Amino acid sequence: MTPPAAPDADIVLSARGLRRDFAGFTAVNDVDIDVRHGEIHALIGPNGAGKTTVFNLLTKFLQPTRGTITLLGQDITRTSASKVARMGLVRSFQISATFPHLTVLENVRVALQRQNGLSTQFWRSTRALDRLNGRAMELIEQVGLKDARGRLAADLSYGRKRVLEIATTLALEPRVLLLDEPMAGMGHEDVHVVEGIVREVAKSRAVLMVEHNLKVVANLCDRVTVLQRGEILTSGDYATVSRDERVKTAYLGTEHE
Ligand SMILES: Nc1ncnc2c1ncn2[C@@H]1O[C@H](COP(=O)(O)OP(=O)(O)OP(=O)(O)O)[C@@H](O)[C@H]1O
Repeated sequence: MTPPAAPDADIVLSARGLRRDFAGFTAVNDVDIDVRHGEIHALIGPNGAGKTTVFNLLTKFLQPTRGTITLLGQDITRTSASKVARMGLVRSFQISATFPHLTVLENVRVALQRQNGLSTQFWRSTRALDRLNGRAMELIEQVGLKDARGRLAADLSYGRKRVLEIATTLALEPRVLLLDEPMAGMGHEDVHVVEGIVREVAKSRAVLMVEHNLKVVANLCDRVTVLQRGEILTSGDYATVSRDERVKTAYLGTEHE
């Protein structure tokens, strides 16, 4: 008799039997997904497949009609979105509204202050401020914005604004990072830069991303889950998934040939 599969210690976010109905229409049905520490996991599928709804369910912006969600071993099916964010499940756009009239350094500092609850303090010790500045510079260097630290966010190129958003997201110390089309609207060079950042970031986190650019998915992602009409068509590494005839028909064949 085969022994039961050992629990996968690297799984940090997982959903079982996830379903969401909207007034009689089932947008997501019976979705199982496991997101692992150190992995970049892509959620792909044609328009309307249910990717955004799955993101909204995992981050608790929407309540599932059925199914369960587990984060870091805790059942979060009925937990609020804000608590889930505090537990370390962070979606990029949640704090991606950077302030155009603040500098790069100030933007990252504001995000760090929020994370550390410093915004409500009347006084701050010089040492606390130094620590904040030190961490802000680390994050800015990690995303390659050191040369732009004193520039206003409004004056950055589109690609660098998105990179700044990633830095402010990282300030929240996510354990699981959900990225909604992080490369959308970027030119080749910026895509390359962001790929490098996401790869680096994922070494010590789990990343789940919705991405339409299949070259990016092929280059970057360790695991790919394909959704079609709200259901999982298949899941696996890119090479296996992209050879699957059903995927070619449902997705690759229609949009990317
Ligand atoms: N609040 C809602 N009320 C009713 N229907 C909804 C709602 N949100 C999503 N849907 C429907 O659920 C289905 C899945 O939508 P969803 O936005 O999750 O797909 P998607 O894969 O993210 O699509 P895209 O790639 O176009 O962003 C669509 O048919 C959509 O019209």
